[in-house]
Amino acid sequence: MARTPLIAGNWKMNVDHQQATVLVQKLDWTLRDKKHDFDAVEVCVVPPFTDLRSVQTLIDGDKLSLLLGAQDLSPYDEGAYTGDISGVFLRKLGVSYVLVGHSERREGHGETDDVVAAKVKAAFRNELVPLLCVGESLEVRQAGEQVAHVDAQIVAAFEGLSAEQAATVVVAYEPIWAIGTGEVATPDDAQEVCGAIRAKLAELYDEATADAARVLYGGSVKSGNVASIMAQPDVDGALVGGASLDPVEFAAICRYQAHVTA
Ligand SMILES: O=C[C@H](O)COP(=O)(O)O
Repeated sequence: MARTPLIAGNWKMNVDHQQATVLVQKLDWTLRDKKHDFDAVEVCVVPPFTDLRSVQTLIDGDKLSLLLGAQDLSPYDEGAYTGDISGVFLRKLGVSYVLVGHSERREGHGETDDVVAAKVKAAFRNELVPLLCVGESLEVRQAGEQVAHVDAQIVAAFEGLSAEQAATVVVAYEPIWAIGTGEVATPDDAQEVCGAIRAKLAELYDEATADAARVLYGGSVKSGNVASIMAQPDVDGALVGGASLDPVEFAAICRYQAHVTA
């Protein structure tokens, strides 16, 4: 089955709401200037919560083809959860994708597999597509346990999901040792684990579900390495951190096919 590639830019805790409008406009101009086909390669920006309203206003007002993502959501929909952000609110703001289980949340905020699974369910309750992040530490990789580690994260996060839901989840394989380090996984490394994720989904559900689900790679993706990673059969896109803060560089990543055909 043909899976539509997705390039998502996770701004992390960078860019305030005023800078966000400039960044989004520059990104849109650059992509439009290159006649980017947004149906052929989806482009999503994932700003901090405080920027979502200004970015959504631009996307709606100027009819931009960019998709909007959020960096996290609460496992709960409403109530006494100080500091949490409800999926209900995100949906109302025009958010389509929501990151769940990013390693910076798992490691820095103690998010367990159970919390991640609850957040995946909260996303579905609110018609948001979970962009589920999985990936191993350097120690796990050095022990050669990366596939077993990621498989366990997949099993935990997909617990209780129907095949229909599972087919729409976007999984981002992000080896922790490659995030923000400039240490990019080789295309073979990315393919090994992305392929294993698809195989695990086939085992948990069926081939059609596994075939439909999109699997991204993340970790020091740049315009210079994206084409070789995207050429892997089980890689359907990229989750980009640092490089998404530069609109020209991020647009070049989104235009990875230009590198392939160049
Ligand atoms: O969410 C994005 C990833 O953590 C990758 O970040 P990076 O491209 O800065 O390595």
